[in-house]
Amino acid sequence: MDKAILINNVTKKYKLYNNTKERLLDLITPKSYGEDFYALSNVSFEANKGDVVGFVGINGSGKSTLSNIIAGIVPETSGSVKVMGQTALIAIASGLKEELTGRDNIEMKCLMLGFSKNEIKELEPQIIEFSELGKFIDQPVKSYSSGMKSRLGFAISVNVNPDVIIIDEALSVGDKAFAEKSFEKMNEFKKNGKTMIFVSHSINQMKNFCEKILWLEYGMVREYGSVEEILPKYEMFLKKYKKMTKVEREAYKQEAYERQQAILEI
Ligand SMILES: Nc1ncnc2c1ncn2[C@@H]1O[C@H](COP(=O)(O)OP(=O)(O)OP(=O)(O)O)[C@@H](O)[C@H]1O
Repeated sequence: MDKAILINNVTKKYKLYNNTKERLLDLITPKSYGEDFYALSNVSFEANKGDVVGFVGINGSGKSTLSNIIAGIVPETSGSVKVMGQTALIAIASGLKEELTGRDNIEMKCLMLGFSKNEIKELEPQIIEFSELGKFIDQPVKSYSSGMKSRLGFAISVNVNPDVIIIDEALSVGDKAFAEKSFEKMNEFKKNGKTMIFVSHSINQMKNFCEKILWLEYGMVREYGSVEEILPKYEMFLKKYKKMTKVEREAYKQEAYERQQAILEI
């Protein structure tokens, strides 16, 4: 099987500051201020070409951080990340320039992906049509609603024919009709053997669309395997988690952070 994504021991460390003064002082004397926070700790997983992998996990478990690292938007602190081919990330805030119009954003993104001016001219009408933005395509993106931004991001990404497509919650803000159209396009990609990563809190979408599930918990891999194996376990966990009191959730988190510390010390 050809590998499409190889993630080996990836860690992402952020610094958390108590106030702006600390943040500024840390720029002058690095390492003196702020507390280390690990959004990802030694995450490893592989996906084959054509796999459709869903990332699940409660809020803050590291799904977007890992998606952004795979897309090359956020650098990893340590570990190795290999992605074969061109990646397209579709997220609610996926690098659109707010001051530029929708049309200028299309051009900019396509240029960044290496398309020539002539190729962009050919692609542009189909991107605009897919986005259904009408006259708004010539308005600055800052005037768009989050659903409109998501439409534009989606329309660009799916029409530039990437090898690896990452969809991070982008379908949660659009309307139902656009989401359905987007799913059709994603199914077409699936049939054509594209590798896809799908981040969503909707268990049904995961069930219908993904083949494998990566379950993240406080920045660590809890489980990775087939949808049939992992999703029922995750659903059971969610039921239990929802019933936990605030104190129980805090204790659960604390226990996870202790495990994280142990992993990081190895
Ligand atoms: N730039 C940053 N600086 C500090 N901490 C960050 C930064 N970006 C993300 N984090 C933290 O990293 C952790 C993982 O965040 P991430 O957005 O990857 O989680 P998620 O699983 O996608 O969450 P959600 O389901 O809420 O979208 C969170 O605790 C978040 O606060």
